[in-house]
Amino acid sequence: MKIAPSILSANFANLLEDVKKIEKDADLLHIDVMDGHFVPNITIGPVVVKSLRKFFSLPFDVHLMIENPDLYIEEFANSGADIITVHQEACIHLHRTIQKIKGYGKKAGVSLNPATSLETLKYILQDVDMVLIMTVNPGFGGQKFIDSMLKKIEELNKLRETLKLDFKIEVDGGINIHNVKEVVRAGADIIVAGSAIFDSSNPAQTIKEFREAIEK
Ligand SMILES: O=C(CO)[C@@H](O)[C@H](O)COP(=O)(O)O
Ligand SMILES: [Fe+2]
Repeated sequence: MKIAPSILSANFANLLEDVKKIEKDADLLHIDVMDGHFVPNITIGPVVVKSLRKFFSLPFDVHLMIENPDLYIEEFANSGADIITVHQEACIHLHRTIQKIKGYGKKAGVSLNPATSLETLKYILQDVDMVLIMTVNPGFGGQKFIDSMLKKIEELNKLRETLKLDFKIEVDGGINIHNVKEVVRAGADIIVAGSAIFDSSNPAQTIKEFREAIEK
């Protein structure tokens, strides 16, 4: 089980210091890229990813919440991303987009908004390294976990077993030390947490508490 703090809830004016706080305890760094079109918010682009890459060696998990992701995959790949995840809802030629990410030697993920069915991934599951289940509507940190998504995670986990596939299941949105155990029990391998970690007084300690809550 891996923990990926989301820098969306970090202080963007103090990003370097905020990431240093979690560097040793995090497994991945989750970077939310938003374009103001696919989601009603604008965050960061490849320039920031490249700048962070100079200071940190932990894997960068780049979550693209943008329209036309194909246009930017090369730039994000060259900026130091390790995993690039696109939204199913943003890709007209999803298979081609996934192959493009892999073509740069990166791990390829696909994400689903809460209202999008697992059925939409039926013909792509064998090609992806990761499926990212959104448990809030993407765009903002600090939203409430949508409980009905637990069933979706369970179903995806079962599907993975049935099909004998080995993609990872990442879950993102509204996760905290109180609900993380349920999310892991449902089948999550990677937990994204933004506000629960960066809004806490001691982000590194909060990651440890996440791990304790899961093991309990
Ligand atoms: O992709 C997103 C939001 O669209 C996430 O990665 C958020 O950054 C998670 O924040 P919390 O819900 O954990 O505060
Ligand atoms: Fe995210």
